[in-house]
Amino acid sequence: MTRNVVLPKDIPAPPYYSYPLPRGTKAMYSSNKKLMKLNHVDLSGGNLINSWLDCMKASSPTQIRANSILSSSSSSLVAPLEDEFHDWMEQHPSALMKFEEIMEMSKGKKIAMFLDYDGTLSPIVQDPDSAYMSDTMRDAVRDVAKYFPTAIVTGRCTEKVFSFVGLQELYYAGSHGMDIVGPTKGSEQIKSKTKDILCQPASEFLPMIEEISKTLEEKIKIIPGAKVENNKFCVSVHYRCVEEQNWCGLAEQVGSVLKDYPKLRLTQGRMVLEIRPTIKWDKGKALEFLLETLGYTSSSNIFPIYIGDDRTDEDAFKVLRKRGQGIGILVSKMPKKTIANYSLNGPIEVKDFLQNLVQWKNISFDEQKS
Ligand SMILES: O=P(O)(O)OC[C@H]1O[C@H](O[C@H]2O[C@H](CO)[C@@H](O)[C@H](O)[C@H]2O)[C@H](O)[C@@H](O)[C@@H]1O
Repeated sequence: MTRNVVLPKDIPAPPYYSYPLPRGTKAMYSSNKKLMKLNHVDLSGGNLINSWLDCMKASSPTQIRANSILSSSSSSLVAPLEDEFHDWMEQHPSALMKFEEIMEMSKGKKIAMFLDYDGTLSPIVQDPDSAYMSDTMRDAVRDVAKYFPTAIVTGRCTEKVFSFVGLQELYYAGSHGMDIVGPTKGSEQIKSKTKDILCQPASEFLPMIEEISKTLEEKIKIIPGAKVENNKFCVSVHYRCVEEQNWCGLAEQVGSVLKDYPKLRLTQGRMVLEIRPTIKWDKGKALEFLLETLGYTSSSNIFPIYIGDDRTDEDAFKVLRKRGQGIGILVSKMPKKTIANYSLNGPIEVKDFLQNLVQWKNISFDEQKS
């Protein structure tokens, strides 16, 4: 199997920093309000804004492209990169290549499917509001859900992701698992588009998130390309369309707002800064909650499959490792630090995997009948 070998520099572990900001970190603006380089004074030995920037830069396409150019300009550099890719693939083999092995492991157990949305079911695009999934992907998810309990676990708010996926029969764990709803039951519920709320551990944060979202929207107006997305129990600040020279200014703006909210913390995703409550809740906790809801709290008879592409999905992979149940599949085109067991190189391979699963279920169902 061939894949593009593009190795990023080491991406630092997700920074779960707490506030206040280090004193001495301040922005300077020219008179025409254009952002200038920030002036950082490291007073604490751990400059927060600079750490964010390191993370933002390490995961930027420019950085990744630079590494790829480097690898193609010298054949002596290509070999180690290929070796590294090969080693990584040995540790996280393709879930498609190892499909039979996975099915063998699941034998006699009930599969439950957990799917991240962005980068897993839909390709990553510039505009978060246009991250649509394909009809073939929707069909594949619908078919999987006919056989196995299926949940979407996402950083998006539940309403938004439901508007993209549009399948009533699924569980949805939006806002990084802080808003879990069950499948829609009955025609009345379908008509009114309401769903059963199963868990909202951060409900008290709703007004705070609403407030910070509005403040951030105002603050980042001066930064071309920056976008705030209110995800109900968390907020995303997107910088995919922001010029790299303005990232520092953006981080500074976010920092200046966040310092007044000690009950909120910042994490990072794919070209996005995410602000969320400090409560101990993440996609891993949501996965545990859903397994419990499905009646599998202490059952050894369950085989959860979790597919995701983001750092936030690592919390769910960790839960599966800890339980010694099921598998985690990382969606990535390049080697990344992960505790997932297997890999898939993008949404198209995810769709293939889901279709294989349905086909396998159909065949084993026919075998049982004959
Ligand atoms: O947990 P996920 O379903 O992976 O959601 C994480 C974030 O995904 C979205 O942002 C990402 O996808 C966008 C569309 O492809 C892309 O433009 C952005 O750069 C990515 O970070 C979503 O917009 C965020 O709110 C989610 O938190």
